[in-house]
Amino acid sequence: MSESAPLYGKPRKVQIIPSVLPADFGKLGADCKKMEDAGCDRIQFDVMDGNFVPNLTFGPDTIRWCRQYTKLPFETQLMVSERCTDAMLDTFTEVSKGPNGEPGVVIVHVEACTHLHRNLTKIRAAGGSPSVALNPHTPAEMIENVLDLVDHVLVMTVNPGFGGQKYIPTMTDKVRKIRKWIVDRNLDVDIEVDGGIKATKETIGECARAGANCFIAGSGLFAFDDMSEGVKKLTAMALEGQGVAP
Ligand SMILES: O=C(CO)[C@@H](O)[C@H](O)COP(=O)(O)O
Repeated sequence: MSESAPLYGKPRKVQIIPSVLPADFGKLGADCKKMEDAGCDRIQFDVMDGNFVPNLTFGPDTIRWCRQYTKLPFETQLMVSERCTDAMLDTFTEVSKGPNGEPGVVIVHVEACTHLHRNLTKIRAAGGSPSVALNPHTPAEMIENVLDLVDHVLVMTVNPGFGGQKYIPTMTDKVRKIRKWIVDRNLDVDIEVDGGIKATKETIGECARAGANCFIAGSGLFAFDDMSEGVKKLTAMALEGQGVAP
């Protein structure tokens, strides 16, 4: 396999973000504290409604209750129908805020937003940090015209709904394409990847080389008995992918 192209533009800060999917939902608060102690950068709450994806997780109150257990920033990924996205955007923006009201990351799916531009503007106006996610089949071009409205783009590297799936390697080129747009337009936007991210060259390494700098890991992080070890390994592989000496 030919070596992939090196990172385009300057490397952005590597961030390791655990997904709560593999956590023990019976003691989610304690697990949030564990993620903080392990040195994670923020926590991703995977909100699923059994409609947009074939799984059902939790609503805004679960996120609200977790706030008292950790000072880490929150990131809420809305894998929910368009109706739920529109009806609950302000609520999820509120519960995703930091301990002192700092903006939390709120991720809407382009596939669930007829009025994507309006929803992203609404998140910012409500004090959130807007982000947009694309499912694997969705072309990058679907979000090209809102890059100036977001702080992050989330490229799903599995089909959303479940943890423990295999990374889809064709997503690496989608990351590379979005990264070129961001650099060429001099935008301050992170690229996140989510799904099948492990401490391997083939997943986090290739994604970092293509331009991702925020890595959502569920099973790939919870597999470590010592989560801080997992954070270190994932970070080291990402820096290697960026071509940055650890
Ligand atoms: O968001 C989803 C699926 O919807 C998952 O990708 C989890 O967020 C991460 O799971 P792993 O693939 O890391 O186990």
